[in-house]
Amino acid sequence: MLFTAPLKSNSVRIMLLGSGELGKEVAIEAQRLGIEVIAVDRYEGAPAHLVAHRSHVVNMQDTEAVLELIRSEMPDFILPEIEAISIDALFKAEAEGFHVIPNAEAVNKTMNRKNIRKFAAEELGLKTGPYEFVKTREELEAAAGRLGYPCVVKPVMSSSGHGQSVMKSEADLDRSWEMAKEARGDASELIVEAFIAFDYEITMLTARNGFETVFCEPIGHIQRDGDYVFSWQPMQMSDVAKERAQAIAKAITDGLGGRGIFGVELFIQGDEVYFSEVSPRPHDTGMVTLITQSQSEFALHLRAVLGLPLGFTFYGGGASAAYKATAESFAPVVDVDDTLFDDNSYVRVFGKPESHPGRRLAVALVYDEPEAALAKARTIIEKVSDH
Ligand SMILES: Nc1ncnc2c1ncn2[C@@H]1O[C@H](COP(=O)(O)OP(=O)(O)OP(=O)(O)O)[C@@H](O)[C@H]1O
Ligand SMILES: NCC(=O)N[C@@H]1O[C@H](COP(=O)([O-])[O-])[C@@H](O)[C@H]1O
Ligand SMILES: [Mg+2]
Repeated sequence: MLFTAPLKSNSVRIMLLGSGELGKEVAIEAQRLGIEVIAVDRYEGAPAHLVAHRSHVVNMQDTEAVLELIRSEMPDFILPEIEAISIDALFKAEAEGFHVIPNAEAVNKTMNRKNIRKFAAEELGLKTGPYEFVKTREELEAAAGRLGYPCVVKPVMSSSGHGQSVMKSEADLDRSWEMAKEARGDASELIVEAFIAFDYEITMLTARNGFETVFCEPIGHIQRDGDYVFSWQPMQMSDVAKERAQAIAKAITDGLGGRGIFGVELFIQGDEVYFSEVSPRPHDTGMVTLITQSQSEFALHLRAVLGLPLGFTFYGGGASAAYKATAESFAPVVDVDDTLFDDNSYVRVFGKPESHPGRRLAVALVYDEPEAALAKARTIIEKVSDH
């Protein structure tokens, strides 16, 4: 379905598989277009559940349960929002004629580090750092010996840094092995990557709707323990590095195909650009676009899904800072000091029904030149609290 004719909003139904903070913003954009939203996640009261027409709780790894839900709701578009979804359910749904965004094979490739790394580096010939895959503690030690220290260890399926660690020397082997094995996701195999001492890293948000591809201004970000804490836009890059970054983003998104927005993660060293990984959906570092663009990454995702034009205005610099829980709670309260409300900044609280230390609960957004915006976003986050 490609909308070359007027969009009949009320007759479109989307199903979000995963209903976190990113899905919540997609749901709100869909609501604005009059689209029916079905939000699905593994727990009740997930952020997108709060703003959907209907919500469901299901074990997302249970093929039959996910398929049954798809068949009963009959969505026009299925939008995976997390990585840990039964891929068999998506393949089967696609075979039955359902439209998976961007497509089931792209989801399959990107949910698994082995698939996407092999596709990017070995099939498309994109530049990445050296890497190996291991299944045992002995193979890990041997691979690290060949790649050299420091190196980075990650389960083949994980996100937000879960199970990820940097090994500085052989002394870290046991700790990294245990950390990877204990993570949620699929740790039956691990990727070991040479540590890239990048100057900075970016997300190149890339949207494709079937007849055009657009890039957002590069988003610089800082990660702690493999999880995003700050992002800003635009990241200043040399013309050469920016062109290379866009070329890689175009190649990987064309390679994956389908419609939607993608978060292409890249490491930059001088003018060299290394492909790291890609999300076939909005990216957490891209929350900054809520304040910097006329069409945020969430609005662009939806437009791309619907086959609508992808034009947007970049208003100018901005930054985001993630607020992470400090407490364990079954009804977390996020306190946002009233002095934090001003002309060019705000805090968005996701409404997660449970917190544990380190879980992302809110984001601060600031519109200003990137450096000033980042400094302010940091200050805001320091003044937010939870209990
Ligand atoms: N080979 C590497 N060299 C240097 N830093 C790395 C390397 N791999 C990962 N990192 C750092 O760890 C961060 C998280 O890594 P990665 O994106 O692979 O994990 P993730 O769990 O998939 O994260 P997310 O789901 O949030 O995107 C990167 O953004 C980067 O800061
Ligand atoms: N890096 C991926 C990412 O940011 N994903 C976002 O976090 C949610 C899970 O949060 P939770 O772990 O707090 O449930 C996901 O549903 C998605 O919105
Ligand atoms: Mg990442």
